[in-house]
Formats: sequence, C-alpha cells, structure tokens
Amino acid sequence: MSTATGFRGYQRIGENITQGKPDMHEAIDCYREVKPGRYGALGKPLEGSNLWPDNPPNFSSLMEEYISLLTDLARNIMRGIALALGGSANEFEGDKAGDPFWVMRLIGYPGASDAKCPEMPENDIGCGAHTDYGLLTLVNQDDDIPALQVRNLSGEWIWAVPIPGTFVCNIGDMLKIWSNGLYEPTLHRVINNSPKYRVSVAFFYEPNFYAAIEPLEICKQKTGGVEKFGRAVYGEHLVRKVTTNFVM
Ligand SMILES: O=C(O)CCC(=O)C(=O)O
Ligand SMILES: [Fe+2]
Repeated sequence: MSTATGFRGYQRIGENITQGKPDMHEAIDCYREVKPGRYGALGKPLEGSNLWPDNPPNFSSLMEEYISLLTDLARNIMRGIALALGGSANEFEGDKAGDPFWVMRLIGYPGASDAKCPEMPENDIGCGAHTDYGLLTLVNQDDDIPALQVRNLSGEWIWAVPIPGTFVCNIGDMLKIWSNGLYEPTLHRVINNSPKYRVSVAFFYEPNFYAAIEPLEICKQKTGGVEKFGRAVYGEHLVRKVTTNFVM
C-alpha cells in the first residue's frame, strides 16, 4: 500500500488506522480506476488502477463481475431510498450518483489467538468505530463468525449477526447530508473474538466524485425546513479520509 499506487493494493495488519489506533486486519483495497488528470488536482492521490494478484488467474475477472453486479444492486437500493424519501426513483441519477465512484475492500481479520502474537500491535479491535464515507455499503461477511457490530439508537453495540446469502447494508455520510438526517450513517466496528480468521468483502457505492452534496429540498421539507448540514463535495471528503487512514 502506498501513495504511488493511489492507495490501491495490499495493506498489512495494523497499517490501517482508525481514531489513531492500528486496526487488526489486512486487506486488498480497490478503487474505481482513475486515469491521470481525470479528477484534476483533487483526484491526484487516487490516480491509478487496481493491483490484482496474478493468482488465482480468474481473480480480476471475478472481481470485475462482482463490482458490476453490486453497482447495479446498490443503484436499485438507492432508487428505493429515493422513492421512500418522496422523490422520483431517479433522484440520485445524473450529477449526484449517475456516474458513481466505488471502493471495494477484501478484508481478513486474524483469529483472536493469532492476534496475540508478539509482532502485532496490541489491539483487540479488527476495525475501530467509524461511519462509511459515501452512500451505501454492502458488506458480504463470513457466514459463521459474528464480528461486525453496529451501534443502535440507544447507544448499545449490537452484533450484525451474519445471515447466509445476505449483505449488511450500511448508510454512509453523504446519504445523511442528502436526506437532511432522515438516514443516519451507521456507526460500526469489527471485533473478531473467534479463533478463526474472518473474511469480509465491503463494497462502497458512492456519489459522483465531484458531486455537490446538500440536503435535498424534499428532505428539508420533511425535517422542519432547516438545513441540518452544510454543503460537501464527495471527492474532498473521500480524499481527506483516505489520506489520513494509513501509517505510511
Ligand atoms: O468487515 C466488516 O464487516 C466491515 C468493514 C468495514 O467497516 C469497512 O471496511 O469500512
Ligand atoms: Fe466501514
């Protein structure tokens, strides 16, 4: 993992940090390809294409198919959310998320016993508490290891117990702004107490890189007519987060 690869590729256990603490996971991080100059100076840190391993040989084609299917799935969920908010199904198309950015992380969390080995930093947390940055996250997790926790409205951490054949869907920061708080971003963290190595694949469906995010008029009307959040540019939020996520 380095800035030379636009933050794509393999990261070691503890290389990712959340709230100043190393996370006990390793991962392959992938981002939508960014050709040089595509997003100007702001997008420069994310320029590059994905570093797929050579083995297994069908890895990249499988991943590309997976990304395409999850992009369609997330787009359809966003159409449902748009209708639920009282807008048209196409509310998030065009300059909002018609040309969506995406991120995907293939993550491995060592089992609890492995995490105690001396060369690893002392931390039980697979991934510290955070919200995701964009619109929706679809998490595909191992069926037999509860490890993902979400914080409910009473402030308690509850397990997002794996349900075979389903995704956990997290709400991201940008959907909070667009919906003027009607959709709250899901605060979540990962703790792998099991002795087994846990694998998850998180797919992040995001707005257009340069989308300007501000509360939608329809959402403002439903929430007292006052904008609860200021304007943000998705790409600025993403680059700020990505460039502070790692120990380099
Ligand atoms: O592994 C998981 O279940 C969630 C990972 C996650 O929250 C993230 O990568 O943002
Ligand atoms: Fe997350």
